Amino acid sequence: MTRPIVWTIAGSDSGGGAGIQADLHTIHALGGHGCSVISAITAQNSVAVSMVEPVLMQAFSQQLVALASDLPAQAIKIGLLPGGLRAEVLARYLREYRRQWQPYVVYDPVAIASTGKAMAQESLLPAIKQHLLAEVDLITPNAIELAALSGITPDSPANVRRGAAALLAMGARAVLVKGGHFDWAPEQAIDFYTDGEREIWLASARVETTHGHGTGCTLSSAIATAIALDYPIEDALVLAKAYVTQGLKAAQGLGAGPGPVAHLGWPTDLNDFPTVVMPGSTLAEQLGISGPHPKAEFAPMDTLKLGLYPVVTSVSLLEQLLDWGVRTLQLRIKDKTDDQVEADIKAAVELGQRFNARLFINDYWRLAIKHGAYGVHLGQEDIEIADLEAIRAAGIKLGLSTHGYYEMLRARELKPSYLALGHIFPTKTKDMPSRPQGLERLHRYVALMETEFPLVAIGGISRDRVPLVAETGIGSIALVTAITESDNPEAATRELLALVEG
Ligand SMILES: Cc1ncc(COP(=O)(O)OP(=O)(O)O)c(N)n1
Ligand SMILES: Cc1ncsc1CCOP(=O)(O)O
Ligand SMILES: [Mg+2]
Repeated sequence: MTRPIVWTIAGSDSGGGAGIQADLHTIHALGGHGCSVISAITAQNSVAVSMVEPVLMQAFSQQLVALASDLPAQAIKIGLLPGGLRAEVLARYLREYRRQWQPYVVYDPVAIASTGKAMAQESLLPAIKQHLLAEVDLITPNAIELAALSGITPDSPANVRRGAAALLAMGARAVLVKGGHFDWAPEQAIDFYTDGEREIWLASARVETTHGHGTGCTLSSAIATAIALDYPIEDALVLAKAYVTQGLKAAQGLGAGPGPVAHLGWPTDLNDFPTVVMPGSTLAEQLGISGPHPKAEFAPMDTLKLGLYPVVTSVSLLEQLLDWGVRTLQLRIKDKTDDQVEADIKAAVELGQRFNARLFINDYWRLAIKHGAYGVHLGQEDIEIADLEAIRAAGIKLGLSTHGYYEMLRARELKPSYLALGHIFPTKTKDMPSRPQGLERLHRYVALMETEFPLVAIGGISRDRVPLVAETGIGSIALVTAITESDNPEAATRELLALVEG
């Protein structure tokens, strides 16, 4: 894949830890090509900012014009703008770009340096509200910036929500409030995202270091780069937070003051990824997040490698598959009433028991409980509506569908029996709302989670793709048409069994 283009429109940090310099390190480390539009030159080191000099308006505009004509960006990160005039001019350019090539725009509203020095003129604040907010997709204020913009001090979770809502009311499309500085959560770095429809709270244990120069710049340019790489926003948020956490853990002092966040490449350690706050934890209670939740972990699987995993619509095919040696399978009947499917589910459960197989029932969790099924497979939307505690209390195993980093981390909090990752390739079997993940992402997911849960890859996995998928190290491959549309389902199944489990 060629590197997607990401612009950073920000100030130069002569100390190399923040601003344009941090942004370009981040964009490159995560696989983007960084282009820069310098808004101001700062003279600073690790101890103090001694000067902020806006670049000439013409130089500012000409950088934008030069890039737009040849290197249009998939995503744009905006950092320090030294005053209102440049914010207004930039808003005009962005309006044009949004018409022409729709870049995703992240704005980190830098106004005060971590040393306490004001970085921008007073004219910036009204220009942000009047002109810039309408042109950005995501604004990422810290506590101080949120208070300055919204007039609400985020001194409690409720006020974090209120401050973010105030920015949405001013025209922001989405807000990420960064909790590096929340007094009410001293042990955690908590971020809050909302687009007005959904709320996401992400928590990481605070890294004990004085070397955190450039964290805000790094976070926002990591989000922009992940978006440019075609990750959805919720995945971009968790990836960016993991990138910053890994960088904080490795940060070193270089001058006499706080050193820069380290830039180490794609995050691969699960310990660096944030927790998605879900109902049931102490933190969730503190944040005012409530709702039903499983009281403990689901029954674990007997192995991390579930092998070949056919997903079928008929009990007769289930029986044949069991005869041919398959031991992990699923009955997936769609769009019928409980009455219409009950007999099939009962028969499938009995067959699974007779063959001592791992037989999962898709969707119909009430009937699965009623008939003592081995396992249930549920999708993301079911997490909100199914009685997960009833499934767990019945001792039934739970498999959950996921479609990327965020959903994997969210599902992890529910401690299911396995995680399915999909869809890997385009599939005709089901209309998918998300895009295919591809093998590179699958590799990354497996490396991240393979010791935590059994993992299952699904979606568009034809016979010929099985060896490529197996090479990622995934322990199970689920498929439909590779068997059901084969001329000889028995031969296909036996060959697939040998390829996946042999
Ligand atoms: C093994 C496996 N993985 C994913 C799915 C998809 O489940 P879900 O998201 O609930 O979608 P439907 O199958 O209900 O359309 C699955 N069934 N099995
Ligand atoms: C049920 C389901 N969930 C995600 S992809 C998919 C269908 C997989 O079918 P196929 O193996 O024919 O692509
Ligand atoms: Mg389902």
